[in-house]
Amino acid sequence: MVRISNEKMRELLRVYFIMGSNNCKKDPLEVIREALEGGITLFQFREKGKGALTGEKKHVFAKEIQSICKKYNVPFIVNDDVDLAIALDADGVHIGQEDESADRVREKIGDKILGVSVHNLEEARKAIAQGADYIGVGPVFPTKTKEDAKEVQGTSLILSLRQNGIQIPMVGIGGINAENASEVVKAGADGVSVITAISLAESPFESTKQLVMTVNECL
Ligand SMILES: Cc1ncsc1CCOP(=O)(O)O
Ligand SMILES: C=C1C=NC(C)=NC1=N
Ligand SMILES: [Mg+2]
Repeated sequence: MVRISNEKMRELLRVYFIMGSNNCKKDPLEVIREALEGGITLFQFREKGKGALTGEKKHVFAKEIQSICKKYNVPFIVNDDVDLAIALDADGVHIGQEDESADRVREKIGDKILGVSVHNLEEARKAIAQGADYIGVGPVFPTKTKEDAKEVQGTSLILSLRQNGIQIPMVGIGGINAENASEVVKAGADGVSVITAISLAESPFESTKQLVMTVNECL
């Protein structure tokens, strides 16, 4: 296996759905099926916060989602839990600044996809130096989903990272929906990552389709 190319990574980041069992009201597997039908390009299993599954239940749930993603040929990324990602032979891992360092994680996961959350130019440079394949930048807009989210930055950080020569594949995150997604892409992101815009939508299928159309119109 080799490391994913920048071009392929940018394609995967177009509409990046992130979800855990506690982010939705409907049956999580039904929500994920609708999101896949609607055309999400990448999925991240992020089981954390109030009421999140743990241990064997979390492992079994992740495995179920991974097999559904496989049917749609959508790569399956695990947030935070590197051991789970390796145990499931997931397609990659996403880590934040407070998780294990990116270079340690890169050693453990070989050529799998590695995403890193960054909040400034220094963190972006470090993530690149330590072998990240993409960076997650945000929160772009206010969000209720992550209680300890850093301050809202709008699209200014995306703009300034690009202006400072940061070329790595980049996805915006935080309060993104079909109404504001084009702003994020026009600022220089390769795509958008969302939780509630899909997970709590009346129709996750319709909401995903809207996002896909909006993002594709900007590229
Ligand atoms: C995980 C994460 N990191 C920054 S904001 C956020 C939550 C995004 O959730 P939503 O798309 O519901 O605002
Ligand atoms: C915090 C995060 C930032 N960015 C992405 C893509 N995923 C996350 N879990
Ligand atoms: Mg984390």
